[in-house]
Amino acid sequence: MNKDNVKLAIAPIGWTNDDMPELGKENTFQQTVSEMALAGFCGSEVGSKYPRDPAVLKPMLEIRGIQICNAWFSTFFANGERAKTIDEFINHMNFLHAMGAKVIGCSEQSKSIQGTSLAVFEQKPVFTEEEWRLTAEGYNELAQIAAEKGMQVCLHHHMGTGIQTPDEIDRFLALTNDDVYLLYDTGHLYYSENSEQAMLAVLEKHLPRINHVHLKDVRDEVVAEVREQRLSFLDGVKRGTFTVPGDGVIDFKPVFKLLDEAGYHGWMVVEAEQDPALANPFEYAVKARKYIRETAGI
Ligand SMILES: O=C1C[C@@H](O)[C@H](O)[C@@H](O)C1=O
Ligand SMILES: [Co+2]
Repeated sequence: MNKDNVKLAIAPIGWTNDDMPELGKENTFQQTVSEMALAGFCGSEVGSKYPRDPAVLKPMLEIRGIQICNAWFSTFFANGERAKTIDEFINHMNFLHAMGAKVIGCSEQSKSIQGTSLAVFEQKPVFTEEEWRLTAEGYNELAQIAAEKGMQVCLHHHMGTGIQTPDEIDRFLALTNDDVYLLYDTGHLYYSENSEQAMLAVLEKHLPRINHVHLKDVRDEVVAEVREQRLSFLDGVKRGTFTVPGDGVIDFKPVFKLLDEAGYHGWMVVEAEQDPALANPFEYAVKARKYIRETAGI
């Protein structure tokens, strides 16, 4: 890949899992960002242990050569919570802007079951026509607000949400304006469809609308258990659904090739939530960095 176009980050979720903060509660903010830098990454998303004051956070990252590229934001448009979502979005955007980030990765969390004990495959929400309309209108508005700051909004398709499958991604992108982007997460698409082909087809189809990438690998045998035993998303994570690129079932070479050929400019973020007691986050960060150097040439 062209290293002038692409920067590599890693998400703190491998050190402390904000969806289940008991996983990795012993790992401090300073250890996390120091290990990211030591493993060879120059960017990070924002975790719950990060100081929220840019004046405090910036120097602590700069000294380690780490930039903030994004932070998760939950939207609730389909539930009708437009005003509250927009209010909170503006605070979140201002923080990211002060940190120098260019994208804001959002997830439509109305009716989401990702944080519940419900079976992730059987009980995911399906949006009604009205819920789709509210969601699309909301994201069009977020994109306009972000543009005033020179920033872009992207939607993180996610297991257990109303925007999970390739059809749902197609529908979201068809209903929204071209300045609403997609956060492409390899792990969530592979998991949803149990297919590398389907995962790649979404990438190929929507390349011009993709402005942020999460590199997440999957352990097939754990996904099979989740399916057969009707497990929740979080139970799957605890059993090891996800791992770093190069350690699971996904071949990332075609992912890198498609992005490179399309002239993708932006961040690729290694994101592999697993139990840090079982998968040492520093060791796995080093493993991911080595795999990317060998397969993407960056
Ligand atoms: O981008 C992400 C953020 C996490 O909180 C989420 O649950 C994870 O799976 C993910 O892809
Ligand atoms: Co992700």
